[in-house]
Amino acid sequence: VVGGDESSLGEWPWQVSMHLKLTTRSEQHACGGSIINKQWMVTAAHCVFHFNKPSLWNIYGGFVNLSELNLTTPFFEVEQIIIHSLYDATDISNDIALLKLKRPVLSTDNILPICLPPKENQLVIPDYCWVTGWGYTEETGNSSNFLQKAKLPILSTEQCQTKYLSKKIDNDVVCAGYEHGTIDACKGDSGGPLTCQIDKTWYLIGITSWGEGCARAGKPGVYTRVSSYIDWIHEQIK
Ligand SMILES: COC(=O)Nc1ccc2c(c1)CCCCCCC[C@H](NC(=O)/C=C/c1cc(Cl)ccc1-n1cnnn1)c1nc-2c(Cl)[nH]1
Repeated sequence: VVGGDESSLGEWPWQVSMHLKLTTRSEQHACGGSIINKQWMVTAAHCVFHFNKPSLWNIYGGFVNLSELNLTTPFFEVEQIIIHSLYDATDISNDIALLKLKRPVLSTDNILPICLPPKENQLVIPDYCWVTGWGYTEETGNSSNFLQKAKLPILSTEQCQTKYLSKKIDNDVVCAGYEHGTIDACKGDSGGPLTCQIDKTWYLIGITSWGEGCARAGKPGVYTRVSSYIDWIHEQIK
């Protein structure tokens, strides 16, 4: 996240870090994700498309400081990876995937699921929502050790289409960002949540997907609109 602030433990208890095992003894944060119930989490399809073997991933939750993780830190193992069958890497459409965890997650103060929104737009999305992640804090920077958070204005589909004239911006995505840029998701945040508080309840409204650069003026972040995939999600996690 560019232009964000440090989060405190328990502020975003659904946020997980997905570590990719590069060798038997080394792994690295690659993507964010969100816990949606005891056995399932949601992330971006592009995170797992080329790495779709469950044993490649270690999932860490319930922490904010990446540097405190070590090879003795407990993690969740992945049993199954379900990539949306219509995911298209060329236009990054249907950028959503579900990961089934091998064992149910024990909820603690720092590990709790995020609510899924109802299908289509039954919820009025507020003007501002929050993006969180351990991604780059500058476009050409590096990952943050501390989980970052940033509040971003939500754009209409029409507004967002005017910012990406060469792309197809439809109702399956939701865009967020200021006209002047400055604050945005960035490399390493993808797969993580865009969450909105509606009537005291937090909902997973978006999944961090793509953008043109990070925090550039007139180039908002593009997030998979979770409410467009609610039927698909419920079908998979039944
Ligand atoms: C310490 O460990 C690390 O630093 N790890 C580590 C750290 C970073 C990365 C990896 C590992 C590779 C993940 C590969 C799969 C994922 C590949 C794509 C992914 N994209 C994003 O996360 C966000 C995109 C994004 C999203 C919005 Cl909403 C707006 C602007 C965006 N950006 C536009 N330009 N940059 N961002 C990415 N993630 C990384 C890169 Cl490098 N690119």
